[in-house]
Amino acid sequence: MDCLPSGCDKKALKRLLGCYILHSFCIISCATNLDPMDLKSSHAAPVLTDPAPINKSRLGIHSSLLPYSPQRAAFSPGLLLIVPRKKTGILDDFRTSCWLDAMKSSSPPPKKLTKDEYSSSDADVAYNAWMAKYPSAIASFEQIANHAKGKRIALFLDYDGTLSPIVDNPDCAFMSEAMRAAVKKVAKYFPTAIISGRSRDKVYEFVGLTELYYAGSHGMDIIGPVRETISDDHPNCIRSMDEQGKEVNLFQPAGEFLSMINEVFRSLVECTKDIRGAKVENNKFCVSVHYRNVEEKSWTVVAQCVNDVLKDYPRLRLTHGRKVLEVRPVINWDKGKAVTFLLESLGLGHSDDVLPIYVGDDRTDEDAFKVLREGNRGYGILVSSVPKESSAVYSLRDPSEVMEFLNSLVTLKKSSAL
Ligand SMILES: O=P(O)(O)OC[C@H]1O[C@H](O[C@H]2O[C@H](CO)[C@@H](O)[C@H](O)[C@H]2O)[C@H](O)[C@@H](O)[C@@H]1O
Repeated sequence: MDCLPSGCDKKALKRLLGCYILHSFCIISCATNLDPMDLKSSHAAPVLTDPAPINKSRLGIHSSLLPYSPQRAAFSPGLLLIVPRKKTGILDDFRTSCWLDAMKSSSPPPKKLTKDEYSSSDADVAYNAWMAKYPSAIASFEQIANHAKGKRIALFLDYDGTLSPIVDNPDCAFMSEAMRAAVKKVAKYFPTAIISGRSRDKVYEFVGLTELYYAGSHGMDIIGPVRETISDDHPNCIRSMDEQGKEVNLFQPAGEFLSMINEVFRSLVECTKDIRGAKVENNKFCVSVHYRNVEEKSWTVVAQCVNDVLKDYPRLRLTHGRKVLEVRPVINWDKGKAVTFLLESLGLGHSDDVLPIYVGDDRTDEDAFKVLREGNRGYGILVSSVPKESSAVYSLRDPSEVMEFLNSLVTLKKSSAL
């Protein structure tokens, strides 16, 4: 900096350099199909998503180029994510515009095309091309059934957008009776768990089936069957009782964040109270800030509010869902880890004769798809009516196809072909 020509504004230059680095990150992120927010967030507090070191090595950026300040573990050390962060405040404009891009692309447009419109539209051509990469789990059912022969299927289902259609009011995301019946039937034959971003209580309220296992708060609040060995690996897994008085294992890896999350929830409610349409939802170990009903011109205000609140909480990070900003603890735990935990709890963790199937529609479900794909263990099925890059193997268009798929599994089991 000292060799700058006289008269050159050092602060402005520094700001420009910061923006340049972030801009490069965004460009690379588009090329690698990662969320620009995830990348930018790996060095600008307080927005964080995936573990930063993975992103950095993927981008080929030497760690010494990025501000880095490991936090001290105040809880299960194995679950701590390292948080690279820097509180400069000089990147806010750029950050907000990056947030906006992610916010805009976070959910497919609400317009529903009729079947006729679809078949003649470009969207249909694009969707069909995409289906070559992610074939329909219904059209490929025979293949799935063949692969499942002699294996025990374990089923993992996301809630919003998978079992219930996406609606404007998150409190009204009810599943249909037909879907409830399908889930109930499938759970009779295969161990079945719901893994949701909602609080566990809320998702249980929506689903209302006692025969399932439930993981709320993106897997940070799990009730699973009692199993002695699981608590050896997971010290904060405790024996508890469920609503029916049945003994269960309760696992809450983010337990100590409870009061922090409540505090942040209150601050977010306060700071968004004048933004028409904004809604803040307390999901126990995470908070959702919904902007689906906010006029697009005010999305920056929502982003700014969340950004302002999170500045004081370096141990919280932000991820993007469908028209929702999700605030959650910086711990190394996600829906993928929850699937592994549940499989172990069910005694299905290390067997070759188990076929886990995970059905989900959101970015947070990708962690589970990855776990299944990388371990070559089972199938991720992405629910989407628009083409999306994914680690899933198969696809389904919408919740009604999810229901058809579940019913097919039941028919298959009843025919004793498994
Ligand atoms: O993991 P999930 O079960 O898919 O939960 C993810 C979020 O789902 C909910 O929000 C989404 O669905 C709402 C109702 O259809 C919709 O209004 C919203 O725009 C979507 O983002 C839920 O409200 C969030 O708390 C969950 O984190």
